[in-house]
Amino acid sequence: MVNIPPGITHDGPMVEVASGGVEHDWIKYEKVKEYTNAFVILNDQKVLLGLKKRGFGVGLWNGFGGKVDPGETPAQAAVRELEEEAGITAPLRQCGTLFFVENTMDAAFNISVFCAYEYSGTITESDEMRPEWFSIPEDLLPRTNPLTTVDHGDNAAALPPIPLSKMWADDEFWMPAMFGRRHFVGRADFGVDNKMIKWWFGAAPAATGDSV
Ligand SMILES: COc1nc(N)nc2c1ncn2[C@H]1C[C@H](O)[C@@H](COP(=O)(O)OP(=O)(O)OP(=O)(O)O)O1
Repeated sequence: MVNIPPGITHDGPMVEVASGGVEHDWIKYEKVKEYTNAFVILNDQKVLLGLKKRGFGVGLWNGFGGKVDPGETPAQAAVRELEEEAGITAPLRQCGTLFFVENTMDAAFNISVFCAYEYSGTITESDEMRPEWFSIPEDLLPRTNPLTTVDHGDNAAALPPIPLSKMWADDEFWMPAMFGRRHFVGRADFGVDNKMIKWWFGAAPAATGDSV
């Protein structure tokens, strides 16, 4: 029986991939604000991240995204934010949903996460984000994924690995599902100093033979 936290909805089968902070209750929230976060992943070997240069999450590496504007769908907002922040367009598809509650904020973040496996345009630094490619370490990939062993000639191995120590603490829990192309959902509650105090992440079951 999967004990899915309040704030999360999903369709289809889901297995728990990580949870913690059982001694705390889920934080109550008044409102929910809609956000997006988009990742471009090439050959299942490298991912484009941006260093946040200002505002919420400054100094952390993340996907590209922000608030969903009035009248926009999350998919439209994801395309707009990727273009504004990294200068590129991509055929984004929703690959997960994350729900975050901070004890200092009145509204929870509902983040529609989008992925694309190709892009067009020239990657360009913006006022908000400095884009850079990172290699996806093997321990964040399913071992049986045939693409992970193929050399596509783009030298992903020479790139720095994803800088998890300079990213939001939740990322390490749901990123393996994203890189394994499994739909994921999750919630994390944050206390002081952006520390996670309670969390739960789930993903669609791995294909038979996958290791994560
Ligand atoms: C709390 O944990 C989080 N983890 C991760 N991985 N990502 C998060 C977390 N909290 C927020 N985010 C994402 C969601 C968005 O993609 C950005 C925040 O968006 P921002 O505040 O920059 O929104 P904008 O509309 O771009 O802001 P401006 O009004 O400054 O343009 O972080």
